[in-house]
Amino acid sequence: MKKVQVVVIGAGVVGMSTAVCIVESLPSCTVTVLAEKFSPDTTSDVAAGILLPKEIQGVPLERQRRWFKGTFDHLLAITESPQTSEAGVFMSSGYQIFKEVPRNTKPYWADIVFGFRIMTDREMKRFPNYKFGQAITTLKCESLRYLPWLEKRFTKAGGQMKQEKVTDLQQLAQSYDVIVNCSGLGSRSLVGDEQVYPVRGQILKVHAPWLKNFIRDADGNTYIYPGIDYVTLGGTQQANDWCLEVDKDDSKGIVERCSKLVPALRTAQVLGEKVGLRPGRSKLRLEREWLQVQERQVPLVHNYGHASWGISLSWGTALEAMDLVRRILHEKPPHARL
Ligand SMILES: Cc1cc2nc3c(=O)[nH]c(=O)nc-3n(C[C@H](O)[C@H](O)[C@H](O)COP(=O)(O)OP(=O)(O)OC[C@H]3O[C@@H](n4cnc5c(N)ncnc54)[C@H](O)[C@@H]3O)c2cc1C
Ligand SMILES: O=C([O-])CC(=O)C(=O)O
Repeated sequence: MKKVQVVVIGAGVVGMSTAVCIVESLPSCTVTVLAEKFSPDTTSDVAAGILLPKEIQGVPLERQRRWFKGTFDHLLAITESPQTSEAGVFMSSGYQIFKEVPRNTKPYWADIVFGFRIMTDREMKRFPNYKFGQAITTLKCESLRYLPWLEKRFTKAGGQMKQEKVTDLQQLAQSYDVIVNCSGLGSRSLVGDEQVYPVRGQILKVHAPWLKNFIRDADGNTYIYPGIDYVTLGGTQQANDWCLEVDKDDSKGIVERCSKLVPALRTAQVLGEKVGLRPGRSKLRLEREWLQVQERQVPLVHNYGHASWGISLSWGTALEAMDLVRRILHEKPPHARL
């Protein structure tokens, strides 16, 4: 039987996760990933990779829980397998600290991570400028290892990858039956979605192998994440800033803020500086529509706009996107090119 030709646009963590879910779960499909950039050149490669999402307003909590739990469980299974080192996924414990007591002290993901608890007064004494804190054991997924690992898993399952910038979906629809859009910030021009905007983030990689626990200021502007080869220090959240150059003042500010939390970081050797543009959107877009291409209705599934939580929600949203494709296949045989 003729296979259904599916194309996934984008090879960041969202595109590669979605492509793997489709190729492994829907044997009637042939899957191609088309992307302008692959690892190590995507935004996903810049991410610290901590699994610590924030509530997205306007999206039902049950759906957000599914996205996060789907990702957590998938990555947790990797840590329990021999693949953990190659995939760059491991457990990470630390603190999220707040300058003011938040309205909701127990986030929706509190029972999905391990050992969530409110920090004790004694622990809080280490952070005199903060009023409240959460102790958390979660996962960290380093894209510089994880994306090549996903690419390998994808091609092993029969998937194909091609480097190409897509500019015209109508033209793409001539060659494919189903289009899955995981182009992140690229969706702004690709599908004309002006709700997607860049949120610039800069980080430093430093040598501090003695540091084992993460610390995150809940405002998202200061974080310290120990990793496999380096410690990530961040960050910045500059909305509508398209600049991919490293800004020396941003780096200075990051070191300043992080060394207020851990003074020894002031003299830590800097191994690198990176900038990424997060695909900001008030709500991430995960839905399908039909593209009218002459006489045909071509199914188009969108999975983009993950903002600061693309790693945290990657597998859960990929599973839902795969399910949308599955349903499309049941409703209409796309190879009939209706
Ligand atoms: C400094 C920083 C730290 C972060 N830390 C974390 C963290 O700790 N935890 C977390 O969960 N998240 C974190 N994030 C957020 C995370 O990086 C993003 O949410 C995630 O990378 C989005 O993934 P994506 O696949 O949608 O986009 P991207 O990684 O940007 O991938 C988009 C893909 O689409 C392709 N593309 C775009 N347009 C086109 C086109 N027209 N044609 C062909 N291909 C196209 C691109 O080339 C690329 O392959 C961080 C982000 C930054 C910047
Ligand atoms: O906020 C964090 O802890 C890391 C992150 O997701 C980002 O910088 O986007």
